[in-house]
Amino acid sequence: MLILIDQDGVLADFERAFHAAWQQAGHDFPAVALECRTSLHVRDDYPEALYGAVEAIYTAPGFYRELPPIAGALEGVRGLLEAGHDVRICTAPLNQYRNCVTEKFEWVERHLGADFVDRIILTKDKTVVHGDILVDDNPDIRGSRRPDWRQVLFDQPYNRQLDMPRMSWASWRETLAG
Ligand SMILES: O=c1ccn([C@@H]2O[C@H](COP(=O)(O)O)[C@@H](O)[C@H]2O)c(=O)[nH]1
Ligand SMILES: [Mg+2]
Repeated sequence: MLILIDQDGVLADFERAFHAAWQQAGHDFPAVALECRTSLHVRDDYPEALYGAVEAIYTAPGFYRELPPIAGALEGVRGLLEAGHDVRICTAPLNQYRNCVTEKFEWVERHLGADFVDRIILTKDKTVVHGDILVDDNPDIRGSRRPDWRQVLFDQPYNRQLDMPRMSWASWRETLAG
């Protein structure tokens, strides 16, 4: 199978890094606990007056480069390749792309190796990308086409209210390799 894997929230731990950076910045408004997050976009869980401060964290140089891998993600990706699947990273850049784009590539090179950079598909419209499965934490992927992949939702606190086929890296074999 051709398996498309989202980067942030599936491979790279955007949530944990944002939480740590927000605490480090010493804002009066406390960091929203990871288990209490309700929305894909972190800014939606903070007061509107703090949008700028939220965005300043994830647009800062080094934020994307230094994201920690999600537990089990790197082993899971290698396992999918070993099982004979064609794995591509299918990721959307921020519109404030200046640090994000380069650093997404750096992240892949650092954690999955230089050869894996060939497997990056950077797009704002995942519906135009061909694949059998898309693993993504976003439960509402929009685009210009009817996609030919089926989505498996990557389990995150902010998408738990939805009844959709889902996986975590602890259960990828049962969900994807069968
Ligand atoms: O709160 C957020 C904001 C962004 N991301 C990740 O950034 C890029 C771009 O997202 P857009 O929705 O196209 O602005 C994408 O990789 C998101 O996963 C995020 O994870 N959380
Ligand atoms: Mg994501």
